Amino acid sequence: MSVILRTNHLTKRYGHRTVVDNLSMTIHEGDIYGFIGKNGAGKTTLIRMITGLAAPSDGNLLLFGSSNLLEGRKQIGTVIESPALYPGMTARENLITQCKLQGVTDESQADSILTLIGLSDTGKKKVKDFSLGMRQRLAIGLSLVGSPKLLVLDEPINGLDPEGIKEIRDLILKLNHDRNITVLISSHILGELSRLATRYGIIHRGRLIEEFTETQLFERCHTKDGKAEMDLEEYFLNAIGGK
Ligand SMILES: Nc1ncnc2c1ncn2[C@@H]1O[C@H](COP(=O)(O)OP(=O)(O)OP(=O)(O)O)[C@@H](O)[C@H]1O
Repeated sequence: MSVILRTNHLTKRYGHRTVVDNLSMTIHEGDIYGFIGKNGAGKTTLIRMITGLAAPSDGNLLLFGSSNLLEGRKQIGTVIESPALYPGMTARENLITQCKLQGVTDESQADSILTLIGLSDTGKKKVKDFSLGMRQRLAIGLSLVGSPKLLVLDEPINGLDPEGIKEIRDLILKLNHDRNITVLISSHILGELSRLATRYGIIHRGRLIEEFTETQLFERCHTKDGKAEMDLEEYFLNAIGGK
């Protein structure tokens, strides 16, 4: 299985403060990598370094096995914090604008993405009248322009109601299963994350303290006869020492 992302001793300091500390992580093709940490643990800072929004103070990263990050980042779709949507435009107009911005001349891509994200029936409705869940699906849709191989989602389900969360979950699973898109997702909502992720990384005070697969998580959280003893939330709290 090929390696999509590898960080080597990646470090970010702001002044004297180290907010990402010597962090080495690996994401393989096909993973849905759940990135877990408390507020301020360094998740967004790591994601910003991966996507080129922040420069590392030390260490480096490889994308798709290469140190040519300019090329690699063309194959990454990103949704970080509040997505930048044009509120006065329809979903389709937003997608067409994104195609133009990225130099994608085949506008049929906009229509196929619209169908994929379940917004093809929104017609003339403007984004300002969308629910939060619809906006979030559109934000993911915009990140799909250019057919990325890696999707980086920072807290994509924050503030969504259960229906909105389910729609995002179904979309992520569809993108991963049907389009073979690898996903890095950070979320505080661990119950939800555990329904999606195939691998996990726990970051605490800027350090990656554990990486494990869903199978390992299952084994660690269940007795030999399959009885559940812990969920991801409890596992996470134990891993960071309940702090
Ligand atoms: N530009 C900056 N200048 C100084 N400190 C920063 C900057 N960006 C982030 N930090 C600090 O780095 C630490 C890690 O922040 P980061 O946003 O990466 O955490 P996080 O794990 O994403 O948290 P949250 O879940 O709250 O978003 C925080 O203490 C934050 O205050």
